[in-house]
Amino acid sequence: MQTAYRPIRVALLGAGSVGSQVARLLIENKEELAQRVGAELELTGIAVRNLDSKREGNLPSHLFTTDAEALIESSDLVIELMGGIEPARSYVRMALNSGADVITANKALIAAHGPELFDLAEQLGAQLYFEAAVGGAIPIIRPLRESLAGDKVNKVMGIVNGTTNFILDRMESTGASFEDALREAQDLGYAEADPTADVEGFDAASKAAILASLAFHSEVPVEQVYREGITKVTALQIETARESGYAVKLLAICERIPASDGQPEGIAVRVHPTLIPEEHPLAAVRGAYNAVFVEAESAGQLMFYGAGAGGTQTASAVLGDLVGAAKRHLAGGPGLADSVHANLPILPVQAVTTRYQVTLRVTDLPGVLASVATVFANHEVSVETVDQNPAGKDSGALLTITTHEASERDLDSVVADLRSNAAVQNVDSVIRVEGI
Ligand SMILES: NC(=O)C1=CN([C@@H]2O[C@H](COP(=O)(O)OP(=O)(O)OC[C@H]3O[C@@H](n4cnc5c(N)ncnc54)[C@H](O)[C@@H]3O)[C@@H](O)[C@H]2O)C=CC1
Ligand SMILES: N[C@@H](CC=O)C(=O)O
Ligand code: NA
Repeated sequence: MQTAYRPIRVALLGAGSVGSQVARLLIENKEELAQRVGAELELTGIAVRNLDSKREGNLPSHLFTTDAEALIESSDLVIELMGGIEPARSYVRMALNSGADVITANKALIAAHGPELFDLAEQLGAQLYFEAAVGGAIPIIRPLRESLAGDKVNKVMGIVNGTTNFILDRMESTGASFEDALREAQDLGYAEADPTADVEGFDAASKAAILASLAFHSEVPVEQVYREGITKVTALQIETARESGYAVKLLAICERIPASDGQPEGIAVRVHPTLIPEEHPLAAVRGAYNAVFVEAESAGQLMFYGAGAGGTQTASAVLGDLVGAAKRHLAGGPGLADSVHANLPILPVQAVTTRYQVTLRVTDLPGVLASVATVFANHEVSVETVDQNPAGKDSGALLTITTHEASERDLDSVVADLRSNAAVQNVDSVIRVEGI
């Protein structure tokens, strides 16, 4: 296709699950993309660690190089899909310094070094795009940054890690073991290079930090995100949850906490396994799908749903950013600046109020139920339901207690007292409940 502009030189860093699909789509859809942008997008090279590695697809071998720096220096736009902090951070800085706009899917990098990279981009009049960093293919970054820029967001809650959702879903629906389900997620290209990032909740915490920062116009250091992964979730917990009408999901919850008791308004950001009622839309999010709920003052409730992981799906978000960056490259303009003016304090998880399900083994004797109920009452935690079952092959009874809303602080005190109560053999599980 003949266009008025010279081709825009695009460098790709990384050719794994996402990078290989971005390269394929850039090559296969070259004509159509040129029509949309108004100039050809020329994939000038793909930086990889090892030229001899086996790769997906049939990408032309002449594109591969191990010299990422030379590739960056000779490009107009740079797509970073290597993952990890270094050398990704140095390469992104190098690209911005060389005048290129950068597109990345790297949530770990944006969550840990976003402020530094956005500042650098702003000083240089460059742009850093990261739609693929949260929710894979789902448009969520742009809606928060642009569509909701005139509204006041109060809560963002969702499933933002495909691998863990896939594992929990497989464990629940097919009875697969944690290890087998994880292996399957890795084979499908959903998991991070080190899957600890997924299963211990680090990936979701990075995404939560990014979402909270955009939603509340505040800097949210990822270290201040409360985080629990899914490695301690047992098959028994999943079964108990299902029997009481819940699904177990790893949720990221970012919320505005109103000022109270002399404490100023702040935000709390947390990632942890959560019980969701079966009829709640989040309970129906299966496999590697993600969904994000946004509650805004004027817009009300919004829900964003789609493929949260996968090479081709994530490549869609990368290419969307690429087309935007290429248009800006041709037309110029300031682009979007990072907005952290509200600077709300990040509150500890103890400031959060939610509901809980506590499962404990107790001695099956008269008065035990009353004694357990007294522990909850002593800390003003109101009990909603109590379910009692025989404790299987062990002696005693299994109590499943669901509370009304209580503060994290009070619930901690309840659990400490339960642990020292003579009638309580063990507190098997404490899990938060949302979505009621
Ligand atoms: N896989 C997915 O579903 C999604 C991934 N992402 C993000 O996209 C990025 C890429 O993810 P994947 O493609 O899954 O990872 P991957 O591990 O499949 O691919 C990364 C590629 O980068 C290459 N690489 C790493 N260090 C390099 C270096 N120093 N020089 C040159 N090449 C290097 C690796 O050899 C590998 O081929 C990550 O930041 C990830 O968090 C985001 C959304 C979804
Ligand atoms: N490993 C991540 C990939 C997408 O961000 C996930 O499983 O969600
Ligand atoms: Na996205």
